[in-house]
Order: sequence, then C-alpha cells, then structure tokens
Amino acid sequence: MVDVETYINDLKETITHRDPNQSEFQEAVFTVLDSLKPVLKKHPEYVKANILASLVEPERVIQFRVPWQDDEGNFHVNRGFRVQFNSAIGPYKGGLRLHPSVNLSIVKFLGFEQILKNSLTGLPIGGGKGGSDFDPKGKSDSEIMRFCQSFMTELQKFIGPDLDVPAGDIGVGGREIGFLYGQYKRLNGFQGGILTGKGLEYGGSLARTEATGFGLIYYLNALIKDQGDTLKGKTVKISGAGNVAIYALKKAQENGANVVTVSDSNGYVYDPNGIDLATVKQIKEVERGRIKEYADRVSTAKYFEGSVWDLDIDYDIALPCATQNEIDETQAKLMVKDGVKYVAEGANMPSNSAAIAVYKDSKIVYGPAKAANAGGVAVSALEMSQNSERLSWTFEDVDNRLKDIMENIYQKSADADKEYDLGKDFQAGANIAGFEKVAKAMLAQGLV
Ligand SMILES: NC(=O)C1=CN([C@@H]2O[C@H](COP(=O)(O)OP(=O)(O)OC[C@H]3O[C@@H](n4cnc5c(N)ncnc54)[C@H](OP(=O)(O)O)[C@@H]3O)[C@@H](O)[C@H]2O)C=CC1
Ligand SMILES: O=C(O)CCC(=O)C(=O)O
Repeated sequence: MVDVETYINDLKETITHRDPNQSEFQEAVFTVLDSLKPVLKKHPEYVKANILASLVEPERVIQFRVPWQDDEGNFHVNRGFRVQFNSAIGPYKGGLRLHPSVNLSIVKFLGFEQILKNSLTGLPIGGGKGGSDFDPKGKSDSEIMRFCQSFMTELQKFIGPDLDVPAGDIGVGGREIGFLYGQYKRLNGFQGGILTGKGLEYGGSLARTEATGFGLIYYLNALIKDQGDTLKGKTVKISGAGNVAIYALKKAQENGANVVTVSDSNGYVYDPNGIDLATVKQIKEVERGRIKEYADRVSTAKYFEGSVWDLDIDYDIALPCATQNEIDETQAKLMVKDGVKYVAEGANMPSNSAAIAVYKDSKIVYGPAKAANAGGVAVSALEMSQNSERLSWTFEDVDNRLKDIMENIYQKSADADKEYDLGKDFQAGANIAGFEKVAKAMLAQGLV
C-alpha cells in the first residue's frame, strides 16, 4: 500500500490537474488533507478504500442560468450553482451566497468545508453549498424578488427536505429566503423543511438569526476557558457588519468584552468606547446602508477606508466575520505585534494559509471557521427537526442546545488534538474530529 505522504501528494496533484484555476477550493482541501495525515497513518483502511478521493470530489455539481429583469425592463443573466458535495451522514446542507465574486471554486470550497463542519455539529447533515454571481447591493425589493424566483425555478428541481436543504449566507437573509421559499411552494406545494432560516411565521426557528454569531462566542468562551482565561474585559476587533458580525458583537458585549470595530467591504469604524449595537443594527438591518454612516451618528467613532486588519491598535481577540481570505500574512504579523491572543473565525476561511502559519508560530490560539461558525448550520438542523415534528421550540430551548453543541465542538477538537498529540492545533483537531465520522459512514456504505 502507498505511504500516506505519497497518497496525499498524489491526491493534491490530481486536484490541481483537474481544476487548476480553483484556488479557493485547493486552499481549503489541501489544508484539510495535510491535517488528516496522522489519522491516515493510524487508519490505513481509509487509504485502502481511497476514501479521500471521494471526499474531495462532489457527488454532484449543478450549474444553471438565472435570467431576470430589472425595474427599468432590462434583461440580465446570472450564473447559479449548487454543489451537492457529500451525503454520507445526511441530506446536503449549506447556504446560498449572492455576491459578484461567486464562482465554482468558491462554491466548492464552501461546500467542502461544510462536510466536516456539519459532521462536527453531531447532527445528521451532509455538506452542500450554492449561490450566484448576482450582486444584491443597490437592488430594489422587486428586483431581488424576481431574481430569487428565477433562481428557485431552476434550483427546485434538485432539492428536497430529505435531499438537500439550502439556507442563507452572504447576501441571503430573511428577505431572500422568503422569496425563495414562496417560489418553491408555488411550484411544488407546501414543503416546510425545504429551506432553513425561514421567517418565524412560516416555519423558521427562533434563534436561527442569532445562531452563527452567538455560536461563535459560545465556542470562543469554551476555548478561552480551557486556557484558564476569560472573555470579560478583553478588547475585540470584529470585521463585517452582517448577520454573523452583528450577533457576535451582541453576545461578546453581553459577556463583558469591549468590541471596538465593525466593517464592510468599503471600510471600518473604530470606536475605542465600544461599538453601539443598536446603531449598527439600524444601519445594516433596517436601512441596508454603509458602515461609514456609523461615524456620522456616533461622535466617539472614526471611519477609515480599507481593511480593519490594517488598523494598528492593542487588542486581545480577532473575530473575522466578513469573507474568505480577508487576513493575509502581513496582517497576521500585525496581530502578533498588537498583542492578539485568540483568533476565532465567524466567516468561512477568512485567514489565508500564510496567516494561519503566523498564528501557529506565534502561539496565538486559533479557532478555525468550521468549528467556530458551526452554530448557524447547527440551528438550521434544529429548524429541520422542528419542521419534521411540526413544533416550535422556545428561544431558550434552541439557544441552550446551540450552546451545548458549540461546547461539544470545542471539546471534540481539543480531544482530537490531545489524541494525536498536535500541540494545541485546534484546526487540525477540528478537521480530524469532523472527518472521522464522515469517513466511517463512507466506509460502511461501500464505494459510493
Ligand atoms: N449567515 C450564516 O449563518 C453563516 C455565515 N457564515 C459566513 O460568515 C461570513 C459572513 O456571512 P453573513 O454575515 O451571513 O453575510 P452578510 O451578507 O450578512 O454580511 C457580510 C458582511 O461581510 C462583508 N463583506 C462581504 N464580502 C466582503 C469583502 N469581499 N470584503 C470585505 N467585506 C466583505 C459585507 O460587507 P458589504 O455589505 O460591503 O458587502 C458584510 O458586512 C461569510 O464568510 C459566511 O460564509 C458562516 C456560517 C454561517
Ligand atoms: O444554515 C445553513 O444551512 C447554512 C450555514 C452555512 O452556509 C455555513 O455554515 O457556512
């Protein structure tokens, strides 16, 4: 049998050869492959069954065109995707992203990450992701509705409550889920469990809106506590000002942290007195405005164009909650200089590989995305459970379950770190813990 190093190198070569331009997908997969080496050495049966070759290849990739008409009567055509990556432990589950940067590489990286993330939740959900290169910014509600209806007209052929259950991601919140759900129902009749992140009036779960941000802080609390430390009194930088950032901000403040930044793709606000949650919610959730407007309303805040990770201030905790590859090596080195002790990722793959290497070299304790931001999809799975039993659980019930799930995720990653003697590498720990369940299921199910 081939040795593990050769097996992994051959696999990387195949991936590079097959999809040479999918840099985000390669980045996500190669990181996981490298961290799985100790497991493969211990379990040669995974190599023998060539499980990893199946793991890195989506079960199905669906690409389609999405024609829609703007308010002036002009016709547009965008590209839609759904990657049904792995159903070994449950129906495909993962969000839909609407952003001009969306392409197959991005949807595949997100779908791949979702496999191990969903496994870590302990709930029976497989991995998938989708989206479109449509830009929702500046569009009217009617334009958003027409786009969502067109997108779902095609997507509905491929999804189902026990087959594939999409949800939100960047650019897809309650408004978009409502339009997508309405179109699905119009074409197929009532199927409550077809999407998650639904409105509370039509089958949504309490605490789904808050889940990713709250879950991030529950995970962070577990990680910090294990280092004998506390979130109380810490200075925190958050990037982004969307769904994940807003509820991470809220929960971090409730835990006594001083969050001094939020951002969007144009720039960031710095408020040493602490960001005012109500103002951010008003600008972003109600007015759909730009974060620059925050500094016009709060006199202690300053607005700067560019990346929040270039702001040179002393702080303790970095919570990237915007997008992939928002932190590079130079910015990670600035974190070290600024005294950062913990990084926990609300966004998917926000730190590039070189940045992660800096965290590890400088002993920054690093909570990777697939563990730290799993709260959103976990509560989505709880929404599916509630839909199946036609019941609605209380906010407190869902929130308590979320907290338990996030603490368990940290514990599983920490246990794998110990078992494989990884030296506080919670990224490798999360990859290993997520992988083992999926690999066992794939092995049990034969060559599928
Ligand atoms: N929503 C969820 O439940 C989950 C989300 N995630 C991940 O969290 C991250 C944020 O998602 P979410 O909050 O839902 O999305 P939103 O659309 O609600 O917010 C995204 C935020 O990130 C900013 N942003 C987006 N792209 C860029 C960019 N290229 N550069 C700088 N800032 C950018 C946006 O600014 P602007 O308005 O200017 O574009 C906005 O402030 C994503 O990585 C997503 O995959 C992970 C798990 C679950
Ligand atoms: O709730 C879901 O199904 C999607 C969550 C998601 O897209 C993510 O975890 O990145």
